[in-house]
Amino acid sequence: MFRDDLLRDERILVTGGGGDLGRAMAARFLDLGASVVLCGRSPERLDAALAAPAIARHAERATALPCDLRDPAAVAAMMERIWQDGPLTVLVNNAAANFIAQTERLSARAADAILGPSLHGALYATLEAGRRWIDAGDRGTVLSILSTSARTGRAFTAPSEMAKAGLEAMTKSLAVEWGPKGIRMVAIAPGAFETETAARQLRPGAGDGDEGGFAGLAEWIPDGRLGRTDELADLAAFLLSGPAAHITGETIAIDGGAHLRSSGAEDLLRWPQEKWDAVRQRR
Ligand SMILES: CCCCCCCCCCC/C=C/C(=O)SCCNC(=O)CCNC(=O)[C@H](O)C(C)(C)COP(=O)(O)OP(=O)(O)OC[C@H]1O[C@@H](n2cnc3c(N)ncnc32)[C@H](O)[C@@H]1OP(=O)(O)O
Ligand SMILES: NC(=O)C1=CN([C@@H]2O[C@H](COP(=O)(O)OP(=O)(O)OC[C@H]3O[C@@H](n4cnc5c(N)ncnc54)[C@H](OP(=O)(O)O)[C@@H]3O)[C@@H](O)[C@H]2O)C=CC1
Repeated sequence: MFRDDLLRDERILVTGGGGDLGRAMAARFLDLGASVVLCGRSPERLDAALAAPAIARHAERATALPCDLRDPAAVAAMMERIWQDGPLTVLVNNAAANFIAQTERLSARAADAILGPSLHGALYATLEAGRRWIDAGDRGTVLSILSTSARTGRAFTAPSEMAKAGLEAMTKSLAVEWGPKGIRMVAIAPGAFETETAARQLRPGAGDGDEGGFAGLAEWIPDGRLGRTDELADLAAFLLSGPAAHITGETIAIDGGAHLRSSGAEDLLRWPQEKWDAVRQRR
C-alpha cells in the first residue's frame, strides 16, 4: 500500500507504546523506515513490545523509555534524554486511561486517574516537543489518538470524553498557532478496536453469563465489525507522511460510521443498578 521508505526520515515517539494500538502503530512506522521510541509506565510492557517479532525485526531502530506522563518533570527528563540522540520529528499522543463507571460515583482520584495521562500527559509531551522544535526552527508533527466520543460524548466515561475533546481542541488551536512555525497537528478518532485493555476496562463481564468484551458492539456499527489495528496503523502512517503535509488541525474518524448512529453506550444505558454494583465491587 505504501512505499517501503515512506517514513524513512522520521523519528517518532509513541506514548503508551507498550499497549496494543501503540505497539501496532510503532511496528508499522518501523516497517516504513522510521526510528521509534516507545514510552509507558511499565518497563515490563515496554520490554514485551520491543521483543514482539514485528518490532524486534527492526531492533536497531526501536528503543523504549519508561515514563509516567502524569509527572511533568518526568516528561521533561524523557524528552531531554531523547533529544540527546537527536530531535524527534513526530510525537504520537497515544497513552490514555479509561474505565466505565456511574459518573456520580467517581471520586476525585478516579477522575484524575483518567485525566492525568489522557489529557495532562499528552499536553506535557506536546509542550516539551513543541518548544524544542520551535527553538531549533525544526519542523514537527503531533498526532493525537482521540476517540469518536470526542464528537458525541459518551455516558459512563465522561472524564475520558472530556480528555479527548480537550485534545481535539489542542489539535485545532495549535494547528493555527504553531502552523507558521512548521508544526502540523493531526488526530485520529478510533471507534471500537478490541484491544485487551479497552475490552477489560470498558466492557468488564459482570457475572450471570455476561462474558464482557466488545463483541456486542458490532451490531451498532454500520459496516458490521470492529476496527482492525492494522487499519489504524495505516491511517496513522499516512497522516505522518509527505502526502499528508497539507492536512492540519483535522481529526479523522475510523469507526465504520458507528458514531453517526450511536455513541456506543446503548447497552450500558440498560444496565440495572445491580450490574453496576457488581462491576464496581470486582474492580
Ligand atoms: C457503536 C459502537 C461505537 C464505538 C464504541 C467505542 C467504545 C470504545 C471507546 C474507547 C475509548 C477509549 C478507550 C481507552 O482509552 S482504552 C485504554 C484503556 N487503557 C487503560 O486504562 C490503561 C491504563 N489504565 C490504568 O492505569 C488503570 O486501569 C487505571 C485507569 C485504573 C488507573 O490506574 P492508577 O494506578 O492510576 O489508579 P488506581 O488504581 O490507584 O485508582 C485511582 C482511583 O480510581 C478509582 N478507580 C479505579 N478503577 C475504577 C473503576 N473501574 N471504577 C471506579 N473507580 C475506579 C480507584 O478506586 C481510585 O480512587 P479512590 O482512591 O478514590 O478509591
Ligand atoms: N481500543 C479502543 O477501542 C480505543 C482506543 N482509543 C485510544 O487509543 C489509545 C490506545 O488504546 P489501547 O491500545 O486500546 O489501550 P492500552 O491500554 O493498550 O494502551 C494505553 C497505554 O497507555 C499507557 N499509559 C497509561 N497511563 C500512562 C501514564 N501515566 N504514563 C505513560 N503511559 C501511560 C499504558 O501503559 P502503562 O500502563 O505501562 O503505563 C498503555 O500501554 C488510547 O488513547 C485510547 O484512548 C480510542 C478509541 C477506541
